[in-house]
Amino acid sequence: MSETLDEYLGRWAGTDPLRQAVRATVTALASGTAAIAALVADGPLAGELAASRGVGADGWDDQKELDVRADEMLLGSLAGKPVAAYASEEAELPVPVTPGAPLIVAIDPLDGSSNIDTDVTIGTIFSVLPAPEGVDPVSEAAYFQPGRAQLAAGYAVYGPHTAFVLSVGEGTMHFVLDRAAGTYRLVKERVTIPTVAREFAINMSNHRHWDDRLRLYIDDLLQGKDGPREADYNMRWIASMVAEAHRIIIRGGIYLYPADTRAGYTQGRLRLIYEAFPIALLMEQSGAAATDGRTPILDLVPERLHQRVPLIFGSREKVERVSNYLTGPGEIAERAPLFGRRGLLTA
Ligand SMILES: O=P(O)(O)OC[C@H]1O[C@](O)(COP(=O)(O)O)[C@@H](O)[C@@H]1O
Ligand SMILES: [Mg+2]
Ligand SMILES: [Mg+2]
Repeated sequence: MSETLDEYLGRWAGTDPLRQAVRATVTALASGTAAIAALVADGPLAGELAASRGVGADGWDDQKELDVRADEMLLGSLAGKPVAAYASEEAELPVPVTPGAPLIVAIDPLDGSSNIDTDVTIGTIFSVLPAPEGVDPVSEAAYFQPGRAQLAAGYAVYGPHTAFVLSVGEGTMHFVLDRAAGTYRLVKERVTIPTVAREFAINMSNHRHWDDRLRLYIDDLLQGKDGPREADYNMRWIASMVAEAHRIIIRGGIYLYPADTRAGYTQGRLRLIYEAFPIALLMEQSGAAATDGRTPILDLVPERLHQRVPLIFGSREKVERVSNYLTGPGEIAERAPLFGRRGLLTA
């Protein structure tokens, strides 16, 4: 039998007190996700998990029963752990957990809420940060740290099996839930994201709302072998970012949720602190990349707890190519005149 998550982190932490705090926090969150996995697997037998509970913390997204229950379960899993504050997509402000503790946690308890009732993969995304010195840890300002300050980040995906992917800043590890034992087991110690993959994920229905340069990049992909990329691409859109991230962790590719002109989307859709930061750490620690189109996500410093950000992540050279399109002249200048401004969908 392969090593459990706790055994692995025990070996990593040794006698270092901060690492032991990270270990205790991550294993607690992992047990919370194992409980959510069981609930998700019961589906409608567990009640009306997709029933609406009103609007979420930023007064915009519909909040579902499972969003609320997952949030309660994860907060509950941290009781008595070395975590001073817990911030969630589901609550406007952070809440206290263990006063004086060295860590703070930010979480998207349930990513892909629109898929709950359709039995499509959903997940949980989390970020563990140090409690900053000289700032009230139970405040929004405690979370205004760059993504590189994260001590640990990861996600669970509730798919046909439940996977748990984690980085503590030394590579990315892939665990799978052993349901009989109720624990996660290591299946891959060093994830390396393939650099070559001909798959992209974007919500194509927003095509007309994008920036021209982004649209040009996608239109070039759509032209396949006949266009400037000279290769055919396949498209995926699960509408659970965490499931797209997992596919990219396993076999490469690129995910884009850009800003667009719709009201409420001018800064993108995904949240910086508890969606983009943790996924960006996992990408970089697997040899891939994550940007907002210009700046590496991990270099950004948040100004609001529920701040949104345009998010592009995946195989490094693909992410760099998008940045060239967006910031030009690079990629665009290099394109043969033949391909001018005639995308398939804009011809
Ligand atoms: O419905 P859209 O606009 O395609 O958005 C899908 C995106 O929204 C999200 O579901 C947002 O996350 P939540 O479900 O946590 O709100 C992403 O996971 C996903 O990629
Ligand atoms: Mg989400
Ligand atoms: Mg969510």
